[in-house]
Amino acid sequence: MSTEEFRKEQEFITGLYARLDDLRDQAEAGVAAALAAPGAGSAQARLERDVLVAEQSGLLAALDAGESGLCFGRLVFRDGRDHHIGRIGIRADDEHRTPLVVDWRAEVARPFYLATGYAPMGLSRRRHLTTKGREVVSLHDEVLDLADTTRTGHENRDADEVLLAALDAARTGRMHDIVQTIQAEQDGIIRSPHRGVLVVEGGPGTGKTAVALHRAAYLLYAHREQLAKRAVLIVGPNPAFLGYISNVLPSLGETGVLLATPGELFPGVEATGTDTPRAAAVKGSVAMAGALAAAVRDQQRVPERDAPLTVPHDDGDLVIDWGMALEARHKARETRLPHNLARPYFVFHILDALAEQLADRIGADPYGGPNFLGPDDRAQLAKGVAANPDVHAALDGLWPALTPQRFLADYLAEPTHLDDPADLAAIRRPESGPDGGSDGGPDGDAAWTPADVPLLDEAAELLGEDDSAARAAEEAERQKRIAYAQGVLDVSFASRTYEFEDKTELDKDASEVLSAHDIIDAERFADRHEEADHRSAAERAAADRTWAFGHIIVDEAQELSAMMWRLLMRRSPTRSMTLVGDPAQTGDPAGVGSWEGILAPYVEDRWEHVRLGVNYRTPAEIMAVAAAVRRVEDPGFEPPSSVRSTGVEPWDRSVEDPVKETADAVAAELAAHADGRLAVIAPEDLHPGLITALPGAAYGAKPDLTRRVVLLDPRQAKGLEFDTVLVVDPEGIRDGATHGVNDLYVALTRATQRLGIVRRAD
Ligand SMILES: Nc1ncnc2c1ncn2[C@@H]1O[C@H](COP(=O)(O)OP(=O)(O)OP(=O)(O)O)[C@@H](O)[C@H]1O
Repeated sequence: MSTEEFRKEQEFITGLYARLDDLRDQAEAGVAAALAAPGAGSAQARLERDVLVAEQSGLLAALDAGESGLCFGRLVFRDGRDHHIGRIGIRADDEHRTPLVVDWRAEVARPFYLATGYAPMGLSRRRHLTTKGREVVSLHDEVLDLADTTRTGHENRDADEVLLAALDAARTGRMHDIVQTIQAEQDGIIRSPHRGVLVVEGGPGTGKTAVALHRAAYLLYAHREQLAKRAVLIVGPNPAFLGYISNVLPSLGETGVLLATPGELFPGVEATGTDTPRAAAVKGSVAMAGALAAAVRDQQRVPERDAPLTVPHDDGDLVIDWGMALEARHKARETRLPHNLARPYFVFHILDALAEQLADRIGADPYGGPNFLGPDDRAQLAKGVAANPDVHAALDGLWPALTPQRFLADYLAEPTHLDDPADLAAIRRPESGPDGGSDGGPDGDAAWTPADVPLLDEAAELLGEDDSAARAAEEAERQKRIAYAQGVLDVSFASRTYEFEDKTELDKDASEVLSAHDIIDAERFADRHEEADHRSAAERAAADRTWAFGHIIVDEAQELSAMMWRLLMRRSPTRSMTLVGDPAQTGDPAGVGSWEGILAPYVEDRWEHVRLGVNYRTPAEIMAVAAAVRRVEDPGFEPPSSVRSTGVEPWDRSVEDPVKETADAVAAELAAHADGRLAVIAPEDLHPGLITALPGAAYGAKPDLTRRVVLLDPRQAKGLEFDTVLVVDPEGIRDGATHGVNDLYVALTRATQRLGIVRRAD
């Protein structure tokens, strides 16, 4: 081993970190200076300050990301070019701003992932450089140019050594990035230029999640400007999973991403309830779109033919009859606007007709001559009608203004418009409180569920937001700001006059200089003030139901229902999406079976499909057990091939007391292995016993995955991985749900090292 080579590399890395420290100091000083700047008086100064702070903070986040594993590779080209490759790009502080380390996403870094002995892509040598903190701990060189006879002493005998070391490492409960070891098939997907829908399919452990996250990082790099404005949304199956992946993008220096579960995609609603599998399936089916549309139309009523509505009025009773209401409804529907936005048309038509009715009655000439009332009288009558609260109460009854929450709570209390009465019964729930709950979600058992979220979104589309009240409030706010801005300008004008009074001859020209007052009126000044919303795009997107994302990544995409796809497609008008999943792992009863089924309604056949075929997580010994479970139903089933085998066979015991056996096995594992994480995956009915038997284990809706032992139900285990997994009562998992075999397959494929199975003996 050449220590000289090591020394040189260490020298380079030390210099690189020194540069990183400089840049970080500069960025921190930039933020501090910007925050301390006396910007409070002027809107423009404040704006500039906020932009600067945001920029420098983003830079700081990227620089912080560089702290660990800043540089991990080096490419030596035959033509003499020599580049270090890193997590972020860093330039020297010289005249040419020479790149010290090249961002892994840059085109020039690509041979690091793709070059082979057959296709060296101009490389003479590729080096993997492993660091711990700021110290170089190992070098692995691959010679790609057979004519190159120089040897460094670090030539790698096993080209996969770095990859295997990463795969063998003890898990921490948080997913790590894979920039150092991205494989060629993965690189192609990460950098795919496809602009529309890209479907990435692959069995367990093939790196789908890793690839999706690195693709997000790549897209943010390649299309920074556009995506910084529109943000990237990553949808993952549950909060534990989002926690598990949450460090990956920040470790790559990217923070402009919104992570959300499907249940979090309707701002203002927290979906904490659960549905029965049948209810989730019905709520997720596309038939719900038609049912809700029909239910909204049901809210546009007319009186019975023989039972007109009579509304008391000072100038005599008013009558809303079938014909009048029918015509008004026709006119309103003709606008093709959503319910709440069409409502004013209905209201105006009825008010008009009622005023007419009154005028005909009051002004009628008993001798058959023309009506006595002139235009002013009629206007007066119309005003009276419009001001009558009883008229408005009647209109509310016929065409109520509705919030999505109110509408859906009412609909689910008495569901309609589905063909199968059993479906209607499955989704019916106890009636909500009078206001549909404070966040719209009724309390207790009837809280909103994740399956309700796309229904709320559908309802919001059908109803449209009648934001006239909000707009009026906003306008009043704006007027206040204008008044305030006028005050500010007046003060500045007054002080200008005062200053200019003392000007010397030399300064006389200064009075010609434009002041703020000359170029900006109070209104514009106030508006500019208002624009100062410097939340990141991701933050704004999280609060805005109608946000159109620049790119959407959906993990475990096979789980989403048809209704959820409708919601997501509304958030992605450009259809720029990456969908990753594995139909063989579908657990949700509402999950859509095939990619064609999901996508045809939105993009027909204009989508690309790629596969990943190598399992990086699960050793061959464990995969054989998992595959056997699937082969019972599907004898031809072929799992992805495991990249490694460990020689450790899974164990399998049938016992009288599975809880005790599990507790003993957990204790034995912890005693045998000082590092890593262990998961017990068991059906929910065993959880109370296991919680007592496993003190210290994390459990619940958002278990802390960084704890040594975690207790999960099979659905929660989706997407996660652990060094050791104990699957308890596999038959209970298999028989306990609609897609129980898939759930069991998921559970059995979570281990990176060891698997134990505890069965009930009976
Ligand atoms: N190129 C790679 N280098 C190092 N580790 C990798 C690589 N590709 C995948 N892995 C690791 O393999 C494991 C499985 O990856 P990931 O979770 O992305 O797979 P998946 O296809 O999403 O799995 P599942 O569908 O079972 O949830 C992770 O620990 C990931 O870091």
